[in-house]
Amino acid sequence: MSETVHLAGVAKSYGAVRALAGVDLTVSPGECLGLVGHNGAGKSTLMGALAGTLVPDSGSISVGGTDISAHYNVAAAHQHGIRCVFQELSLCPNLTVAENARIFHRTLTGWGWRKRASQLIGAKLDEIFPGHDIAPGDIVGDLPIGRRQMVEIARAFTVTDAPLRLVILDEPTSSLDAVTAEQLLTFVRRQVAQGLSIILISHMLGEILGSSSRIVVMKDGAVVAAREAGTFTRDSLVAAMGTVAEQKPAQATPGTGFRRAADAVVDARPAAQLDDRKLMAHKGEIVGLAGLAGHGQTRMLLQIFANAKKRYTETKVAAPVALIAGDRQSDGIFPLWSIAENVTIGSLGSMVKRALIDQTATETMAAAWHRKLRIKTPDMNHNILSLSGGNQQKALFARALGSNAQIVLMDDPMRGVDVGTKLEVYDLIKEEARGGRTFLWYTTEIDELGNCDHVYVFRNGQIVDDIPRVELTEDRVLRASFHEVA
Ligand SMILES: Nc1ncnc2c1ncn2[C@@H]1O[C@H](COP(=O)(O)OP(=O)(O)OP(=O)(O)O)[C@@H](O)[C@H]1O
Repeated sequence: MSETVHLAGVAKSYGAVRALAGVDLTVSPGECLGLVGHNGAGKSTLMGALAGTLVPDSGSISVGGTDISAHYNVAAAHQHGIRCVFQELSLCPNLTVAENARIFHRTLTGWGWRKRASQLIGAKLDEIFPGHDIAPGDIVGDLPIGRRQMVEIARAFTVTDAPLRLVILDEPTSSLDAVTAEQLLTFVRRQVAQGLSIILISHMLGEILGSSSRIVVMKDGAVVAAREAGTFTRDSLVAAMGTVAEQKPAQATPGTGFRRAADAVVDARPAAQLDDRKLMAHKGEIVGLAGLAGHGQTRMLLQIFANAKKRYTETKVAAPVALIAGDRQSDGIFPLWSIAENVTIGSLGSMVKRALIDQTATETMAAAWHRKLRIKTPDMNHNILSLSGGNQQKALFARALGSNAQIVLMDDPMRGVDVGTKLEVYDLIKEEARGGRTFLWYTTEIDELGNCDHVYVFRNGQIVDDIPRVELTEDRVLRASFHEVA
């Protein structure tokens, strides 16, 4: 079978950072290529070269055997049927879903374009995510991140004049709940069976092993393994990635036993709650917020955040709070600032010396977190956008954990973080909880709930189940998410 796309000797450096060290990659028709590697391994950079969003220092690209490297850019990629769904979404927030589809297809012009764009994107959303509740007229900026990710994915698969050969999905399920993620992976498998090529980048190794035909492993800007997917196990994949941490069984901090409201540091009732259920968290507890994406978990965290330090509200929040945003693009990072500034901004209050910010203290803090979370950068004074997606997320963790907050709210914070780092962060969270910090942790990854002492399942803005650690099972969480609990 002739190749769909072939990259040869692609190299890219950013100053002293060698992001790609001359990479070769071939994708064939009807192949789902799983691409894995630690944060900063070079996956997104390689995909940028393939999608025409960045110009490599050297190397070539050919499609169907023809070298098309000269003047290669996004428009050329589109014409050759190469599409990419990046980690940082590219939709225009002030436009509707249909208008965003229109921007993607320049030929959708003339009389009735809005109706045609609506039909195009609506039909694709129906095909990939049956039962979704996104309307073509919805303003993208009003949609929660999971829905925006669904729109971006659906748009990449829409076809008008140009062909569709290869779709690159960079962490496509990072903001999707388990059910929606499975809808996407089922669609991917169907498309591949019909001859489309897909490159799937994910830190969820189960997804990679379950959906890829072949797996390519990258490390430090180079391909270190490339084999049929069936020849890998989870362990051999982790070993090939060279990730440092070993998989340990989830172990929570000792539960607090009695969950009395009087001792709670957080005691909050969702605004939409119809019965008298409440979310409670005690000192040193890790409390999970679960359920399908967009069912009120983020709203709950924001309600708690907004009520911190207020004395006379129904929502009790008895200690300083920090929030780790899951939507780092719009709520998390300060894009014009350095990594060090992004990390230390939550702690500046404790670093003031004679009315000035103590430069040495901020540098020391930034350096400590650089080491502790192994943020992949030669210099913490570089701009935050120079970091890979997963490393930006680590910087947000550092900001919250380095602050004096005793209650840490985490809004699906592990988006794009690699397996090795995740396990280290889990340990860090547990260590901090043992030291008396309280964590409220919304996660779309059911496995992560195993780290929690107590889990609240949300549906339609309300708490529908309240599960102590000893009773926690995946089945119970899923049942509650679909309201099959008594
Ligand atoms: N614009 C940039 N300026 C400077 N360095 C950059 C830039 N973009 C990427 N890099 C560096 O290139 C390296 C590869 O980054 P890349 O985003 O390709 O990694 P990745 O494998 O996609 O990681 P992740 O899993 O975290 O998304 C990293 O060390 C990153 O810091």
